Amino acid sequence: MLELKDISFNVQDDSKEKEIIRHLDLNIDDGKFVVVTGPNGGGKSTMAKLIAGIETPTEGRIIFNGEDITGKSITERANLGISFAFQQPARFKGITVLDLLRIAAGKQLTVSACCEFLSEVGLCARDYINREVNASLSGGELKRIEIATVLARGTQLAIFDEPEAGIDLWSFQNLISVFERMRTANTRSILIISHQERILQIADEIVVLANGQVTKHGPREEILPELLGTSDAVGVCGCLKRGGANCD
Ligand SMILES: Nc1ncnc2c1ncn2[C@@H]1O[C@H](COP(=O)(O)OP(=O)(O)OP(=O)(O)O)[C@@H](O)[C@H]1O
Repeated sequence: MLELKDISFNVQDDSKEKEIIRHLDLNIDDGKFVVVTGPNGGGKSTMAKLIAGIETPTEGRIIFNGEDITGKSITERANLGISFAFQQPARFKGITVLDLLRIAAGKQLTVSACCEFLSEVGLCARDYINREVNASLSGGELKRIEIATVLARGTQLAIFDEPEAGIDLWSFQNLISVFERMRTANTRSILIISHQERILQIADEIVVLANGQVTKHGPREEILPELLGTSDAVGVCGCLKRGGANCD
């Protein structure tokens, strides 16, 4: 399905070259639910943006279903079946939620089909369907609407960057159910960037990214116990809760 081959990504920072992704190799197989985690600043969002075509690698190749997509634009990749839900979704003044779902689906979805996608992400459809995707929506509402657009698009590879960010505790359970259903349907590959143990618990595979490199990749059963024994996934709070003396 997706192969990242020897990917590097450098930026100019204060007139110095900064390496964000360093010779990264990663394979995502068909129908897999893969969760990418790791410390803040490790390069997870950058890797997701490289896959979606928002950034272009300095070195390396990206292969999707056997085709080299390294030079392809965001739109070309979207047309090939890659969708991306941002950590901080954009607002679209003048466009209603109904319009946005139809644009995402690429067809004239019925109102009831749109309502189903909104219900799936825990929104009461009749309250939202005609609302504008503008600043009046809260961050959490916007996030759930964006996840609904990815569901409506129905792509082969769906990438979600920290879908839990800004989502309240009540809706979080609902979000887990959405992902569990997507996983069971097994119709697409899903790549989720997350720090949440509850999301890691439903992964087929876990990838740990630190310092721009894959430091661990394997089945959940193998990787999660290793992570829970370190501060990689639970962060400083978890480390302190366990009475760790060297948490930084
Ligand atoms: N265009 C850029 N210019 C300079 N530095 C950048 C740029 N893009 C990313 N970085 C830096 O690269 C590193 C990786 O960023 P990235 O957002 O990919 O990390 P992340 O693993 O997603 O972090 P988090 O878990 O905090 O979301 C960070 O130190 C970030 O500040």
